[in-house]
Amino acid sequence: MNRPAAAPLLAASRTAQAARVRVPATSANLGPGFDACGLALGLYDELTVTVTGAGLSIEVTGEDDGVRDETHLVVRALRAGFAAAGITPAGIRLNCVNRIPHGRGLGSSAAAIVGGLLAASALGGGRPDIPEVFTLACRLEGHPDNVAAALYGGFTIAWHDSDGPPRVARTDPPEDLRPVVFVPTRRQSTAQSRVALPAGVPHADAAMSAGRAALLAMAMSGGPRPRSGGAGTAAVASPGTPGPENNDRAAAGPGNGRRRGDGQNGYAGLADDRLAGFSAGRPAGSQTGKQVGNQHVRPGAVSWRDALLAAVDDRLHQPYRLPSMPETSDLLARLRAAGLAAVLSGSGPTVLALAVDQDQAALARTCAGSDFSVFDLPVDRDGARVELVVG
Ligand SMILES: Nc1ncnc2c1ncn2[C@@H]1O[C@H](COP(=O)(O)OP(=O)(O)OP(=O)(O)O)[C@@H](O)[C@H]1O
Ligand SMILES: N[C@@H](CCO)C(=O)O
Repeated sequence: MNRPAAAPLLAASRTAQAARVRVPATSANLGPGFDACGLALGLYDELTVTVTGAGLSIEVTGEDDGVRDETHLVVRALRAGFAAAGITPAGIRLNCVNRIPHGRGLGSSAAAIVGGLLAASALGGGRPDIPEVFTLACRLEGHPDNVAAALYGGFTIAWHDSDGPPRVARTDPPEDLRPVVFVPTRRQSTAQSRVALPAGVPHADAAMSAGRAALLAMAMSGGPRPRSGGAGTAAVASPGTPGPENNDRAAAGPGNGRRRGDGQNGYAGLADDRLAGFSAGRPAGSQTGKQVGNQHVRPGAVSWRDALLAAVDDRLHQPYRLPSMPETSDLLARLRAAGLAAVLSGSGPTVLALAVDQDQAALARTCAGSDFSVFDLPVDRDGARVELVVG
């Protein structure tokens, strides 16, 4: 991206000296929602970006690829964000606490990009322009699924309207959902994993996957629901708003209780008078969603729990990718045989099991074998957060 010719210099002596960002891990696709669906998970990378007098310094704790120059992904995102804000910092000190494993299918690159852009946007002055961050992040990442979930939290579906900016619909998955991730030691980059995909798929496979993707969206919204519990509606975030315009808080029934994530990860301590906090996924004063219809669960009909197992089956990407990941493929087979909705997480090789309660999560863990590290990760419902540290 070209920097404006007369970009004002952001000096180290500005009142706002640093931005702190926390971004969740994400699992993309969830089976048939290829390049569209994403789920935010409670594992976080944290960045602190400080404007200095000159130069670039990078400190990394945790997952580290050893890059210490302008090619560092967070720095690339920062530069793009500063350019969009029309400013040039005199110098940058970047401190990264990386908890999301790299090249495993848990959205590390999306987290790095969203983190860098949010920090730049906050340091540029004022409230971060979230739709603009989303648009830039999609451009840098190349696809919108991880980025949408990282920015907005919860379960997201992202898309492009022909030439328009990317858009996102988000909802809160059922409270009982218990994601379990199985992370192998070996890496596989998204670029490598996309090479295995065919240019086209048979119409029957596309039709099957479209149906399952629709079922996935319904299941992750907690539907179908009995009339007494009300119906949920997905919220659509439009460009020009800092987050979803509507939220699915209409239903008071099971699975729709709310909690705020603040404080759950030790981050609440940052919220003192010297910090201004923004959360992309949870705009203040959000409106109640409009009901779009109720559905009775009659004998023979499926609940969201039953629907999930069928919903995660797809013929768009997993069948093409799994042959190059035999351990992952075997684990998926074991989990599915045990009745779990298990998928390749993003482009792999991590496996995500969407357990529908604690018992299923415990069952999932018994399937792991010795090739994987297993983590119970709650759904992140808040998305990325940025705090501006004032002098
Ligand atoms: N925090 C970070 N700091 C610097 N570079 C990062 C960071 N996170 C990711 N990267 C870069 O992104 C690469 C991984 O991106 P890739 O898209 O291949 O996998 P992923 O994002 O972990 O998985 P997926 O996109 O399938 O969910 C790393 O090898 C590294 O180059
Ligand atoms: N939708 C992407 C997610 C990984 O970044 C893919 O499957 O390639």
